[in-house]
Amino acid sequence: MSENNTPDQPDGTEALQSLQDFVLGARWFAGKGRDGQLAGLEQPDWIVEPGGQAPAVRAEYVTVVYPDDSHEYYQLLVSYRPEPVGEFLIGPALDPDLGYAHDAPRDVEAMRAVLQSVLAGSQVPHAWAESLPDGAKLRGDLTPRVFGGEQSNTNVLLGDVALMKIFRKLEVGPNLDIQMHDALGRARVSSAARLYGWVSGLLTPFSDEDWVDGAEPPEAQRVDLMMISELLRDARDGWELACGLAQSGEGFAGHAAALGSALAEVHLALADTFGASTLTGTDVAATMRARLETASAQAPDLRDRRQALSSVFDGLEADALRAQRVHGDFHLGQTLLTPDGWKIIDFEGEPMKSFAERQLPDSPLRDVAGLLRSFGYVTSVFDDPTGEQARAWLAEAREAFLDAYSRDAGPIDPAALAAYEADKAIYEVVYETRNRPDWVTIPLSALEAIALSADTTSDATSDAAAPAADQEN
Ligand SMILES: Nc1ncnc2c1ncn2[C@@H]1O[C@H](COP(=O)(O)OP(=O)(O)O)[C@@H](O)[C@H]1O
Ligand SMILES: O=P(O)(O)O[C@H]1O[C@H](CO)[C@@H](O[C@H]2O[C@H](CO)[C@@H](O)[C@H](O)[C@H]2O)[C@H](O)[C@H]1O
Repeated sequence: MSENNTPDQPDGTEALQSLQDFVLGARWFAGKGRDGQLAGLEQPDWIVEPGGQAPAVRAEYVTVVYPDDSHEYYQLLVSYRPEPVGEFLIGPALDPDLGYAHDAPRDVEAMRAVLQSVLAGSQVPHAWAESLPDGAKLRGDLTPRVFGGEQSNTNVLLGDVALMKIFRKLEVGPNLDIQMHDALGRARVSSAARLYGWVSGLLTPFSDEDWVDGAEPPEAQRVDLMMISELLRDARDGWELACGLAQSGEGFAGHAAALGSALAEVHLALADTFGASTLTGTDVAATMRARLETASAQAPDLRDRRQALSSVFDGLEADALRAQRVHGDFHLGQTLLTPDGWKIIDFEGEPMKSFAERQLPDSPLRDVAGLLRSFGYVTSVFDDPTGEQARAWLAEAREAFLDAYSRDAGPIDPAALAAYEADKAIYEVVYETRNRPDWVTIPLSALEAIALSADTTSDATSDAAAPAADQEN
């Protein structure tokens, strides 16, 4: 711990140990397997002051450092209660007067008090709610309920009105999910949820040496802590829906076409708001080859295919590519089918990319390829994923999606698309190796097919432009 954060009471070690165990073991902790250690804790002002009826709450920032000297910040939203509540207990508070620290998102009373404080605005020192719309249905008496599904942050449902996303891994600077939702809302894009507002705080950047030397700490920086958006009611997860349809032998072409139009709408609005530029094909190919090299070091299965895959990137070299802000990690799990049509969520980009990389303009083909890869993953649910049925399902979905997208957003260069599909599958091999080793055969078999057809591909919608169907995991 940095010096100023060392607790001055005898039981501080236990409190810090329980904090560390909580962070390193959390579903949202992104540094699994990297030997991270808690190295700093900043406890800013209260969101809900102690001494009231509701538990006191504050957003606390934890710094985790890794053996390679890199570090990450995580947000704990902590509620304090005099007695431990087993279900959401973190451990004893650093300050014994505060009793016990709890994971506030799961503490209904605490979250209601947080909501009221955020709505009141002025009650939140070093944090402020912005753009909460007049007349929004947000009310302080809504019942908060933590969302249990798969997620990298922590989402809390506010009645059946709104969703509060509590960002866990904090980045200095504007949060991309907030920024993109804000832009899409202003552009009146129908395929994204409305943003109601957000809360930001001030974080003092971690610097072990400065703190230990007693020097002035670095200047505090703004970090985005939470965002509140429209709750999309009766929404069905795109991944589950597509897998369910495939399992019962039903096609996905109609949905794929609607997703193509939704993505085109989002891309056009993002280009309008943030502008467009061009990338040199040679530079993009070089970046993809570098990613292939790094990935091959981490996932040995890729090594034998390196040369063939590298040649897929040749397809980029002749031309310049149009670049703009994109979703960055678009797959079926980032889509929800609602009674008002398809909605696209979670605009934070690939979790394994740095914040700086995720902000960079990229080709819209990044997202087009992302969804095509997702269709490929779906074919793993077929009994014979490389067989006729899977091939037909995939070809139909791909064609419908690409037709609808290019009708609204313009033509697609098949060679460039094939390169983006290969790049995405390479990313997936690393992602699956780290997170779900049993699934790694899905992107690996796709890469095998891409490598095999590298020299013959010319039609983006043909079976040859991508794997016929991805192999079952
Ligand atoms: N606006 C929304 N309305 C309803 N459900 C949503 C909304 N946004 C996200 N979800 C649900 O919450 C889950 C997690 O959302 P996501 O934005 O991916 O969060 P995270 O960044 O925590 O992974 C999604 O898979 C979806 O089921
Ligand atoms: O949703 P996240 O931003 O956490 O995205 C990561 O996890 C995804 C898996 O949940 C992963 O997606 C891969 O698996 C999906 C099926 O589960 C599939 O539809 C996607 O095409 C495939 O890439 C995503 O890559 C990763 O960044």
